[in-house]
Amino acid sequence: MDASIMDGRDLSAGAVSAVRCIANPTKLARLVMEKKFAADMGIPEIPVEKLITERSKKHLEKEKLEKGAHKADCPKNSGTVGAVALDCKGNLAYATSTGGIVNKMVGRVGDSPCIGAGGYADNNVGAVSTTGHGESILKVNLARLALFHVEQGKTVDAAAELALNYMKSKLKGLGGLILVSKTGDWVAKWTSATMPWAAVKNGKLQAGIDLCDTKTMDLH
Ligand SMILES: NC(=O)C[C@H](N)C(=O)O
Repeated sequence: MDASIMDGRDLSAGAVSAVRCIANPTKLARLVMEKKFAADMGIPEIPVEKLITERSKKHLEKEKLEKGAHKADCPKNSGTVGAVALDCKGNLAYATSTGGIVNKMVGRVGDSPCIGAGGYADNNVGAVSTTGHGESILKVNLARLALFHVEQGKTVDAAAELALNYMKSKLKGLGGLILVSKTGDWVAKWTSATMPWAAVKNGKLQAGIDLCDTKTMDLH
């Protein structure tokens, strides 16, 4: 598993890659950011079997039969989890963790532990977490690219679209991202088939899988 995390206050960051038997790789990435280490900090390890579901076993078998060892530009969702946050003091952060792509080469390190690709946070601009085809995300530095467009004055919606479309047109790479700007504007956008997402702002929860089926709930 791979994971990375970043604090927008001072751009401090931590990442781990190819870790095994870790239930919450984002916590481990945070300890790296804070220069502490897993064993000393009592990060729990779990048997590898606990991280393997029947569904993912079947998925892997199917991929092996259908595609051989290498799958191109649109990974099926393999448990990538991303979060971005803006607090009341204007601090921004992101975290991304993933099991990678299904049927990946042993030892492959994807985009998720790479700052700028799997995510980015800067209090002066915004925070982004990405998902999708890691090799493409790394080549275009997707998270930083989306924030670059925000810096250039684009809306969060336009910035996300420009960054994702660039990756698609240049590399045929598909994916998605969540972005929150320093002013609290947010967007969830994807070029892959679906991307389950949720957002909370001013006590209102919105969530969906496709844009057309967004659900809204009042948290008060
Ligand atoms: N579904 C994903 O987000 C996979 C991840 N970006 C990787 O390529 O490792």
